[in-house]
Amino acid sequence: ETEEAKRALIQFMNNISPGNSWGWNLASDPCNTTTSWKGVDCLGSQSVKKIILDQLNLTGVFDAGSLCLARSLQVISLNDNKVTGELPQEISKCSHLTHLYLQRNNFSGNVPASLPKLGNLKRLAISNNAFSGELPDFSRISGLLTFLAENNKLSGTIPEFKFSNLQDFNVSNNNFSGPIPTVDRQFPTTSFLGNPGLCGEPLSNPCQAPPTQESSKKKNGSKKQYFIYSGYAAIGLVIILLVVFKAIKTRKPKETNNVKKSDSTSSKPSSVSSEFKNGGNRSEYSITSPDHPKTSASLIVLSSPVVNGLKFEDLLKAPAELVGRGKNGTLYKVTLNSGINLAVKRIKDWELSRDEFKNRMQMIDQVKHKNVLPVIAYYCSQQEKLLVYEFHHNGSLFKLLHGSQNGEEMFDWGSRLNVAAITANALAFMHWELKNDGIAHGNLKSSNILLNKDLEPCISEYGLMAINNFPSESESSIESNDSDIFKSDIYSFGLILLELLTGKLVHNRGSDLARWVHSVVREEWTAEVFDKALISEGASEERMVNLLQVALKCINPSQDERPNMNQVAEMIISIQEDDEKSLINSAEL
Ligand SMILES: Nc1ncnc2c1ncn2[C@@H]1O[C@H](COP(=O)(O)OP(=O)(O)OP(=O)(O)O)[C@@H](O)[C@H]1O
Repeated sequence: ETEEAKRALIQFMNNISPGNSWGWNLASDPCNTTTSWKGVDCLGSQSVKKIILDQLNLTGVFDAGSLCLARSLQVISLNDNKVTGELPQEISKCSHLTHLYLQRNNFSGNVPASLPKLGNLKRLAISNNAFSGELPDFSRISGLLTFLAENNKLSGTIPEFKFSNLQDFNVSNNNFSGPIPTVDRQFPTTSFLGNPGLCGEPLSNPCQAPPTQESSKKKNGSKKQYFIYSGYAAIGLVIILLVVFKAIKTRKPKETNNVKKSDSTSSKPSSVSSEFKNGGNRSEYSITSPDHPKTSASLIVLSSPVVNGLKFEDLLKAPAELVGRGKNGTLYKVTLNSGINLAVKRIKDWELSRDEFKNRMQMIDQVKHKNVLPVIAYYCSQQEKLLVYEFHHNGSLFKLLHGSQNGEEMFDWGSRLNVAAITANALAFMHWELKNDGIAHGNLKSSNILLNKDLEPCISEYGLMAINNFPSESESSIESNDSDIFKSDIYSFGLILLELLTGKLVHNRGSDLARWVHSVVREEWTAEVFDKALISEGASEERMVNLLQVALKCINPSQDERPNMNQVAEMIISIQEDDEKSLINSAEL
């Protein structure tokens, strides 16, 4: 960081935490990885990106003027402190801010009118404070996903928001009044309760409009109109169905020559295994069920520089090669005309409605990390769910660890540690971003970590497992109810660390490997667990033991005892730093 920004940040800390600077000082740099600036993260860059100072008993005031001199700041979280005073207008100078969490503090005064200038804001949470007065108009922040302001003293009407994008919204227990805005997206009653002056849906007290002659006529006639309109709608629907059906029929003779037994003629998802048929190197697929013309759906292409304007027909025409059949579906390598290879995953038995699936895909698409493979496109009909990714040619972590027994690829300790650190960091980012949406990876394993030629990992298939499809952990897991899907990811990540350290395969959701490692460690033969290749390479036993300890924390049978992904990433990065330091020292000797 620049000296000016450092000074300003220290000033911010002095104001918010009188008497304790939490290691923020001019003598060190907040972006130096060995630094002790509490809660500061530069995400590998030279400027401060994140400041997380939750639960530190901070009692001072929020000096936004100083804070926002750290121009790159994206995330600030001060949840669960005792910060007092107002949130200053200068907050709008933090122009890169995407997340602002101030929940459970003693803030008071107005929510600054300048706040909606933060056009990049995605999550704003100010609940459980004493904010008062009217809220400004937030509709210009089109990307706002979260607005939580419950348990304050806010008043006036609920202002404009871009409601169609909001995922979480709560203004309960304030003094809002007037009608609840009509929103495209429904929020539960609990988002509005506790505001005696509010009225309208979804609350049970309707807004009192002065009854006009017309409206009372309307009331009487509404039942009649309902039947008339539904009659029109039914006739319209029949006409549309007939037209679509005719169109399909005229196309059908050509198709039936090619497709011997199309999946879509059956309504049972289990019988659709030949959807991408590899007959003559040509994939065949039918998107419309003749029985249910309404169920036709289209391929939704998300923003992707890889396949601009990809169409479903392009996928149909392209040669497809079966790559693997997993528990949750089948993966095909599809080669487009342009020569680009795509990975198309057909998901099996995912009991999620089309809308739920679409929502989930959109939420995941909002969050990008360079080490997480984005979904390029998806397709969802009643029978089918397909996901399209870029094809990675360099295989997976699974292949690298267990693929070539004669050790053609040298997967040394430094590379393994690097894979662990990058994967942990990427997963911590995803967990952080998708925590409120409750979307964890759900199926983390070494075959879902793809590698590029520099052995940089890329997590694939994030969030593709529905919650009710989630596999139960090892039998030793002590919680069966109320299982936290994020903590299940931590368990899976722990298994990946064990795989990296031992070079052994994970069977049976890892319970065998976990049991074996525990028994060896108990007998104090810890060195026996490590991959022979690592021992003969001369990797530091101390740091391998440290990484093993992180793995054991992750696979703790009690979910509550497991660290969160951020803590895991921090532990691994500190092991990596020790490793690098010792490399530098040995090079100097
Ligand atoms: N985008 C991709 N590019 C290249 N290979 C991939 C890609 N995605 C997955 N793979 C590889 O394809 C194979 C099959 O993947 P798939 O995800 O279907 O199976 P799985 O991970 O074993 O099972 P599951 O159904 O539980 O996810 C794996 O070896 C995986 O590493």
